Parts: sequence; C-alpha cells; structure tokens
Amino acid sequence: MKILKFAPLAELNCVLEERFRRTEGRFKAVENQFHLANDLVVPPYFGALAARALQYLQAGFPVHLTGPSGVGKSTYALYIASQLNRRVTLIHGNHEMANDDLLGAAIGFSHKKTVDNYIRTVYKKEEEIKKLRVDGPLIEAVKNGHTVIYDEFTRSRPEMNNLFLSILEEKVLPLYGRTEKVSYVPVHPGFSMIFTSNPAEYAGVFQTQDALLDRLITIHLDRYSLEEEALIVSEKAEISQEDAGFVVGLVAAVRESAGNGNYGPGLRAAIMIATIAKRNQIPFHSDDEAFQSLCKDILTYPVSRNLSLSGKHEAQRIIQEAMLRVTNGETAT
Ligand SMILES: Nc1ncnc2c1ncn2[C@@H]1O[C@H](COP(=O)(O)OP(=O)(O)OP(=O)(O)O)[C@@H](O)[C@H]1O
Repeated sequence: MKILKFAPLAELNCVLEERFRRTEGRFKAVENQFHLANDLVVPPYFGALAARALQYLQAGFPVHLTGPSGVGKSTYALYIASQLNRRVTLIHGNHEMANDDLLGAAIGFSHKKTVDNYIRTVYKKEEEIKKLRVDGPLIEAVKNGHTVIYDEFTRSRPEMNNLFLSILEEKVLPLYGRTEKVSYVPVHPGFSMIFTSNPAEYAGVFQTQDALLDRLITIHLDRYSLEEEALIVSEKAEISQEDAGFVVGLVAAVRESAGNGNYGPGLRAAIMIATIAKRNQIPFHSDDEAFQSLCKDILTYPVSRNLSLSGKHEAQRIIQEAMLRVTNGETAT
C-alpha cells in the first residue's frame, strides 16, 4: 500500500483567485485554504478507483463520488483533482447557496464626473455611473479550466444546481439575470468537475434532479477494509499499526453490535480516538479508565442515534462489550 506525503493542496497549484479574497468572504461558497490529507494512504482499491475517475474526467465527463459519511469521498476528490494538475476551486454545498455565490454579484457602483469650466461662460458636465460586478468562482473556474470539487452538492437546493446542467452538457455557463450582452460563458476545455454526496436518506440532503444525475458518472464508495483503516489511522495519529488496529477493530465492533451498518461511527471516530489518546498519553487499553471514557465520549452519540430512547445507556453497554470482545481477540467482520 502506498503512503504519499502531501503538501497542503494550496501549494499544489490550487490557489484561488486573489480577487475573491478581496471581496471579504462575500463568496461564502469558496474556501481559500484546504488541505489534502497530510499522510494520504493509497490502498490498491483507492488507487485503481482514482485512476479510473481520472480517465473519465480526462474524457470530459464529470465524476460523482457518493457514500456514507467518513468513507473518504472528499479525500478521494482532492487526490484525483491534484492529479489533474490544474487549479482547483472548492465549493461546499449548503441550503442557502444562491446563484450570486457562484456567479458573482453587483458589489456597488463606480461614479465618474467631469466638469469642464475652462471657459467661464461654458459649463460642461458629464457624469457616468457604472455598475461594478465581481465574477464569482464558478465563472472563473469555467473560463480558466479549473477543476471544480463540488463537495456535498446535494446540500444545496436542487434548483440551485440547475446551473450545472448546461455547463456539463452544452459546455456553456448561462449568466441569468445579467444586463450585459454576453449571456453565457463558454466552458474551457480543461474544465472538469468532481461531485461528492452523502446518500439521499441523510439529514439535510435534497433529492437531486435526474437530469443532473444522468450527466454524472456516479461511483459508490464503500468503507475501507479494516486493514486499510488501520493503516490510515496509524499514519494520521502517528501510532503503531497494532494500536491503530485495536482502535479500528473496536469502532467496527461497536458499529456491528449496534447494528449501525454503514451509518455508525467509522474512520473519523477512529482517527479522533487515536489522535487524542496519543496526544494525552492515554494507553490503548480497554482496562484503562481514561481510554474507556474517551471511547464513550466519541462513540456514544453516533451509536445511540439509531437506538431507542434508552439510547445513551444502551450505547455505553455496547461500547463496553465491544471493548471486551476486541481485547479477547474477537474481530469485527
Ligand atoms: N486514503 C486516506 N488517507 C489518509 N486519510 C484519509 C484517507 N481517506 C480518508 N481519510 C481521512 O478520513 C477522514 C474522513 O475522510 P473524508 O472527509 O474524505 O470523508 P467523506 O466521505 O468526505 O466524509 P463526509 O461525507 O462526512 O464529508 C478525514 O480525516 C480524512 O483525512
């Protein structure tokens, strides 16, 4: 399994346009700092999938990565984007997103006044008022051929996402509601898009219009294997593979006992437990009180969400039992 050491993505030729920074966060859809996992673990499955996704993008088709929370969708998307070697624009879906956030908006007026009173008897005055607009991140991306990662796109309202229909099919970005003569921007040949989403049954997620889904190559991501998860956790938290295996096995056993399937605690919870335990020199041992409390704090809520009203106590019982099982060498499937 490959382990890549990555610099922050910002250094990977993924700088956002200075102009947007100067608009003081007006374009809330864009973040100007984000990081690819510092220690990116590339299991064979991940590498093969990323290579295929790259082929699809290079052939001009957008890719959509979907799967439960924490299976690595954003990480894959950033990794694939970094392979394309073009600037990256990152958009986060949210229910408040509006066209202006992506296309830009009027930010005021410029005013020019010329008064010519050189000859006292003649008074000449000219005034010009111009609307000032700032292009939004999507216009820049489309014009300059960036790779756009639209993370959690189903958290934006479906009507908001209509914009992408013509970008992806007709290769033009229509500029609705503008007074300028040009009413669309042609899409640069180097432009490509990677979408990510959680399944439709997740809270806060909107149904996607079929027309958009029809344009995307949708790839379902499954959880990493326990061995892969252990390697990721050991790299991220800088702990031994044995300790990482124990934490990952514990989280998996808890998820299994709680019947959470795809939706229970996963890789993120394991990374949290491992990082905090390492930082605070808490032994990775189920007999250790501090370790038990840490696991309960992190795992109780995601486990109890699926349980009945007695959730909290039931969840803690499940966690305690899972600790014993994993300590006794019983592994989750
Ligand atoms: N291959 C990997 N190498 C290193 N770290 C990884 C890898 N895959 C995932 N991670 C780490 O696991 C955590 C979850 O990954 P990520 O945020 O990509 O998941 P996601 O599927 O996009 O989750 P969500 O749907 O909740 O946004 C992150 O901390 C990420 O850095």
